[in-house]
Amino acid sequence: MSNGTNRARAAGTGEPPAIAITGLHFAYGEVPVLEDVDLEVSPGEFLGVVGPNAGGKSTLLKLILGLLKPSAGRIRVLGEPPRRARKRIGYVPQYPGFPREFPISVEDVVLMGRFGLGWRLGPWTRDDRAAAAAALDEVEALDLRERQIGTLSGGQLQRVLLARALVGEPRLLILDEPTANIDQRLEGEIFELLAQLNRRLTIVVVSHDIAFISAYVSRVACLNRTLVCHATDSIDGQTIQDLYGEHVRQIQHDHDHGEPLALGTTREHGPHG
Ligand SMILES: Nc1ncnc2c1ncn2[C@@H]1O[C@H](COP(=O)(O)OP(=O)(O)OP(=O)(O)O)[C@@H](O)[C@H]1O
Repeated sequence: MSNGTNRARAAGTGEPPAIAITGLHFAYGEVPVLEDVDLEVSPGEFLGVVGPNAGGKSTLLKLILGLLKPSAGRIRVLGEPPRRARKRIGYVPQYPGFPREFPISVEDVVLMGRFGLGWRLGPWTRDDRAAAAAALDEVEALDLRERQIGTLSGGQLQRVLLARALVGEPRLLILDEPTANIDQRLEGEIFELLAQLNRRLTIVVVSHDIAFISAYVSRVACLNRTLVCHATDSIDGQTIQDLYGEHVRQIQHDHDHGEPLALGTTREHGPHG
């Protein structure tokens, strides 16, 4: 089902927006990071957030997750204040928050995602383990279930972190640079997976690679302290130049995804640049 169809279906049900942000300002102490940000994400949408280093992307995600509080403005997630919506959000952080050498299995890491469902006591139940297996299966990583986390490749680890985000049965999936440390072929595989998940989930993904994500997402939000949204087919060289400045060389990317957009930034992470 296309994003457009997803949105049309949601519009008919009277569902609240997945994310509704108005007049958002945020500063770390005296340093302003976000100014006057407005954003509405419809249920079923697949939104890409791009922008230069330090543009405020991770900060915006933390505000949506309720980990930070706005200096001004309003955020609603799935119709509720962010902290109350958190159980229904799956989050894949930019850097995994545990040491890779820690001796735990893939299944244990995925099961951590069940903590988000509420307070619990005692060992994992059969339902928990079945949910972990289903999440690993969905990201095509069930065969890794008993592996130690430290033995995984970067691409395998990303799939496992995605499974951890899915095991809590979220309605909204938020990913912060899920493919920053993996090569372009694996990046394509992860985004194909996200496109499949988008059939049932709203997705917001932060990326540096505007050309790459434009082949997958339905809309691109460009964030550099303030935020401007673009339909993917309206992004051109000027848009990219405006966002990233002069350090950008435009390159042609070919995707098998059937969509024509093809301008890329090259100042960012390695495999593409
Ligand atoms: N905890 C913090 N305390 C103070 N300043 C912070 C903190 N976290 C981030 N910043 C600053 O806020 C600004 C925005 O950071 P943020 O991580 O949101 O940007 P980003 O767009 O995600 O960057 P990148 O693309 O490099 O990951 C940066 O100048 C950063 O140094």
